[in-house]
Amino acid sequence: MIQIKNVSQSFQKKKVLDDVHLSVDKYERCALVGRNGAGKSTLIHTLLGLLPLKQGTITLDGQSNKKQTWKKNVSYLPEKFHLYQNLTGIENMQFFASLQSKKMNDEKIEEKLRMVSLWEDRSKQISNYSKGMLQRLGLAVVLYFDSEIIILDEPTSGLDPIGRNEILSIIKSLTNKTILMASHHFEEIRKVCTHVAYLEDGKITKYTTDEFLEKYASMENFV
Ligand SMILES: Nc1ncnc2c1ncn2[C@@H]1O[C@H](COP(=O)(O)OP(=O)(O)OP(=O)(O)O)[C@@H](O)[C@H]1O
Repeated sequence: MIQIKNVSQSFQKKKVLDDVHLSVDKYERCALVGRNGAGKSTLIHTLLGLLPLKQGTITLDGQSNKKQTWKKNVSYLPEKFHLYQNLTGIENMQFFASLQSKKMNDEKIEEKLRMVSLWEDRSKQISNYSKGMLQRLGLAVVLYFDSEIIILDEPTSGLDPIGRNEILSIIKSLTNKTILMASHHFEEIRKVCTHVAYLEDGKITKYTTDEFLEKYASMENFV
């Protein structure tokens, strides 16, 4: 589903990604793990075409990320994203749905809001939402697009344990999606990820979650 081959990326003279290889197969939920500054966001931005790809190849669902057509197969939730504070939850969903198509799908909006447990709160202005609710609304917007590949950048960042568990349960339920998710938390990797891509010194090593936790069990978190 996601194939990254020989990808390097530098800023000025600093090499952040050094001949990186990673493949994430269909329906895997792969954590992208590494210390602060290891290059997780750089890899995600390169994958999404937000940074120019100077060396290597990236294919998403068989299509080069240089082509425009791959975009419909991929949804991305950045660590920090913008929603409209003066609108309600459902109005935000309707706004983003209208960007995809003029004819929005009201049933799908309801389905996704129910999926993230925000249907009852859909008519509240989101300036009154908690951080966890905002994060779930962001996830609902991403899910509305129905892409096969979902890329999440630290989706539980700044949430309390309850908020984190709510997000993790939703991600875990996405068994028909291929997910790459930057994470700093062993607990969330254990709970939801099938595999781990460990980024260190510009290189990636891929493990199954069990292999990874066994190897790095003595470390608490990558913070
Ligand atoms: N636009 C840029 N210009 C110059 N240097 C950059 C740029 N973006 C990232 N870097 C550098 O590249 C390195 C990797 O940064 P990146 O944000 O990808 O790491 P990260 O693993 O996502 O970190 P974190 O866990 O803190 O989010 C860092 O040393 C960072 O300072």
